[in-house]
Amino acid sequence: MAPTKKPVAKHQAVISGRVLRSGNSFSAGTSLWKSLLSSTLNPSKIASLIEEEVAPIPVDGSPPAWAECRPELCDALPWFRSVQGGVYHSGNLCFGFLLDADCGIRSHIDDEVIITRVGGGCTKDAQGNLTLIKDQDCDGSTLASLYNSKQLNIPIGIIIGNRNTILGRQLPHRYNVMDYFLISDIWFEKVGEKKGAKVRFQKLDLNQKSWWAVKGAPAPVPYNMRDNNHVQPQIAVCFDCGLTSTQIYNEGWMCLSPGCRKFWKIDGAAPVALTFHPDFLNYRMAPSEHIKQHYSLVPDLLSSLKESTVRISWRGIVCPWCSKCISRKFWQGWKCTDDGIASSQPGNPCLYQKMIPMDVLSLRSVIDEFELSPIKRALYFDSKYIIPEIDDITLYPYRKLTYNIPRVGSITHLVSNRAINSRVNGPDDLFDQLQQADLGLRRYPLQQSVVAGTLTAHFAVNYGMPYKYVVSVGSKGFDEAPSEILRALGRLSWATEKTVSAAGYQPLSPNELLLLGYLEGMKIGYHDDGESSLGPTIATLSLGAKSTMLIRMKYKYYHGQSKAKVPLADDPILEGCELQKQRQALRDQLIGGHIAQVGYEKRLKELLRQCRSGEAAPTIKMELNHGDLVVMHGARLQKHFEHSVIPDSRLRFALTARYIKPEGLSADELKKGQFTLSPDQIYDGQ
Ligand SMILES: O=C(O)CCC(=O)C(=O)O
Ligand SMILES: [Fe+2]
Repeated sequence: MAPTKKPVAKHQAVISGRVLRSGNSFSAGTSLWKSLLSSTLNPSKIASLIEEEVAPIPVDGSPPAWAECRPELCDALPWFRSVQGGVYHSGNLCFGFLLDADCGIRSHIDDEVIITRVGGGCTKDAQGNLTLIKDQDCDGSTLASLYNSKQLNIPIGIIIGNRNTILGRQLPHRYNVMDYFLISDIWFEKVGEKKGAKVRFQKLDLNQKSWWAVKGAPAPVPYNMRDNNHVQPQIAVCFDCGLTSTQIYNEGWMCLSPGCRKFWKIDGAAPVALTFHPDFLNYRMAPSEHIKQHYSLVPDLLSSLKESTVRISWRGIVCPWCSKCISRKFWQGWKCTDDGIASSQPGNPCLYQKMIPMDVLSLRSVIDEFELSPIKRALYFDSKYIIPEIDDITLYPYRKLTYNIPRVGSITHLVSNRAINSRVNGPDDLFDQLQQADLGLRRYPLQQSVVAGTLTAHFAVNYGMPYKYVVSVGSKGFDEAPSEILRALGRLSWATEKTVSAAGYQPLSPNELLLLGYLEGMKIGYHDDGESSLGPTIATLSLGAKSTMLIRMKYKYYHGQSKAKVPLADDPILEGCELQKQRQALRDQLIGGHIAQVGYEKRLKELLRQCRSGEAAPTIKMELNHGDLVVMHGARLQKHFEHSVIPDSRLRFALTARYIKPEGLSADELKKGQFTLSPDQIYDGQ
């Protein structure tokens, strides 16, 4: 619903006067407030004065949902899945918007109206402020989604972060869901030398007090009883481009069409300082019963959820007791306050938890090509990848596939089959038993992630000696491990011993076991298992859904330089790396004394400039089926290569055993790694 057009004379004079907070104004009784209220300052200036002079003002209520980190927020709110950007759109419609530290210059927030920049095209300057580096484009997908949501009157959920200083109020949490808003205006401004988009939102429900209103503020006057309902901003047509623009600023009307020659000029000159026109701040689109909320601000995801392994079952929920967004960190469900991690509500932890019964899934329901895959795998290899050596004899009834990477290491894939899997206490039974045991599986925050608080996309639990992989996982002693874990350890010790000794090395028996649990849509991204305290052998048993394991050279070894283009000091020039021949020829010249170090470095830099960017393509692709074992051997395999595993259906377990060097570990930690296998836990290779 656009405001009714009220043409004004071109370049109409400024309507000056007192700027009142729109809607329900402040009612805090402080003298500062009284003096601010009687001032003629623009609300943004008031907010910045507040920021400088006093602590933010307490708010009246509490948000319907909140979070302490972006991943938890986006995990629980289907209408704001944007972990990094400020706008969430899908299918060309905008559904959610986040206001945080930087709303841009000339922004405004009060109880009913928000004026902010639209993200995109920005970079951070030396002071950490976002600066526009390119013109924003009307056709960009973000902006297009805002135009569409405006046109179709789609209410948009808005979230405010506590780094936002424009509102000047004490926000209770890091991220706070505000309410539904409608987009009333979208226009362009000149920001520095660039053109950037701005948007004005109006709260959908004008009759309810906003929770972020100043504490004790009176309820808003119902819309149809307001005496300023007639207020409309002025609208005028540009003589040059023929398009209409609203008068947004006190200082005068301007054409706001970015393509027009007269864009952003008042009386032919670019404006110097601008303040919002009170009519632009105070006008309200009339509420309409035809405008529908298409989604819930606080969705009740649990009420209709029955299955515990499907993708939606490991999304976040909003705590029904305290409104916090909580991700599913536990195999069995959600806990509002995480036992292991400091509470976000110190002194007042919320005890809400929701555990869902885990149905025991049959193997058949997670394996499509039941029993067929291992046979297929043994007959066909894709020539795009390294072809393994095939050996059907040595470890019969397993088929042994060996991938050798010269000067690096080897990977042995032991292909299981129906006879192995169906033996008593074999993989079929293990798959069943692991689903019923209380193993302590949970998701942990990734140590190195772009967005703090991002959790792994799989559940993990560590037994035996402590091991840090992509996350830091507390370890349980083998004396606490259920029998099926020890039985798996028996298989993995067998696989380690058989493959490593056959390759002519002395095997080190594993003293640690990491169990990973994957629900539908989960995976482990590229990583290495190359912690310095680790032995060179890593053995994994796969149970349940089929998965694809990929191995690729790490970026810096493939390209001979880091992503910041710093050449490797000690480049191993591995088989298959980019420009391998040229890199080797140059190295040979250095070793042969034909060029000096300085010349070598200079020519190497020139050579590496030819490198393309992007990650190396994987060179080994393995299809891991239920019951298969994989043994990676060689410290350099972890140093120079990385691996990822993506299951293709719901429910898979991976049990990985390693040898952790005892140096530097406490007596307690060493004790956790001690175990004796009972005869039924020792594996005989059948
Ligand atoms: O899921 C798998 O098979 C591999 C797991 C893995 O790479 C690891 O535990 O480090
Ligand atoms: Fe791994």
